[in-house]
Amino acid sequence: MENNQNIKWHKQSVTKLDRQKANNHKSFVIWFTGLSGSGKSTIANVLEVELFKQGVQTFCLDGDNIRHGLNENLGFTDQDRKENIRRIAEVAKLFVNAGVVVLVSVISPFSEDRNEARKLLGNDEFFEVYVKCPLEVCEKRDPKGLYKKAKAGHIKQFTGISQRYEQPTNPELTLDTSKLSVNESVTTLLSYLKKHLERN
Ligand SMILES: Nc1ncnc2c1ncn2[C@@H]1O[C@H](COP(=O)(O)OS(=O)(=O)O)[C@@H](OP(=O)(O)O)[C@H]1O
Ligand SMILES: Nc1ncnc2c1ncn2[C@@H]1O[C@H](COP(=O)(O)OP(=O)(O)O)[C@@H](O)[C@H]1O
Repeated sequence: MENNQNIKWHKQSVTKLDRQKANNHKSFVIWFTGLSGSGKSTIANVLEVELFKQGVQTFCLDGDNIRHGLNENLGFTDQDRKENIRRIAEVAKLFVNAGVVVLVSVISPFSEDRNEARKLLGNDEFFEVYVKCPLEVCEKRDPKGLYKKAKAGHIKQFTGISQRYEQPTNPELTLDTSKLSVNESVTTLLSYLKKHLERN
């Protein structure tokens, strides 16, 4: 793009490593993907409380919340979901550069978009967590009444009902929330993250 030719990257004196050193832990993204109602936000929220208690600098980027502001102009077509994920990945990267552990909870139904996010962050700073839950269980939970509306035809392109969800093939972690309690999922995550938080 013509504009990009006139834009120069400014190197900043305080680096990501400086910030990680000050925080005494590494920074990275934990990317929760799964169907609506699978438990992404619930688990991310409890995990954040536990990390916060340990003195870890954290921030949650939740799809629903970000669609109230930064992404309020996006809907649920394939193209809009792609742009939603692209922006969230870019924001997550800024937080990682700021030394923060970022908990992203977004359906992110398409493998290609999740892989783009992974590429942007790099394998050392992107941990994909598949919050697995059978559609029937999500429908039964239906915490926001959205499945009921979608099945009645009132919401178009609803993930799992009228739009596809592509399961992750190689996630760092899979949490089956039809089998694990919220606390069990959080304990699994905390033990996985322990070594990743440590600075060399
Ligand atoms: N058509 C359709 N499909 C799926 N979800 C829908 C839809 N319309 C609204 N909602 C609500 O929006 C939340 C999903 O937003 P995301 O940003 O996570 O979606 S995506 O990653 O771009 O696919 C999702 O939040 P969660 O239930 O927390 O997953 C829903 O509350
Ligand atoms: N084992 C479990 N793990 C996570 N959530 C559970 C579990 N059992 C029941 N739930 C409930 O399922 C719902 C999941 O909703 P939410 O966290 O908003 O999902 P998502 O963010 O994936 O849409 C919540 O009401 C939560 O209390």
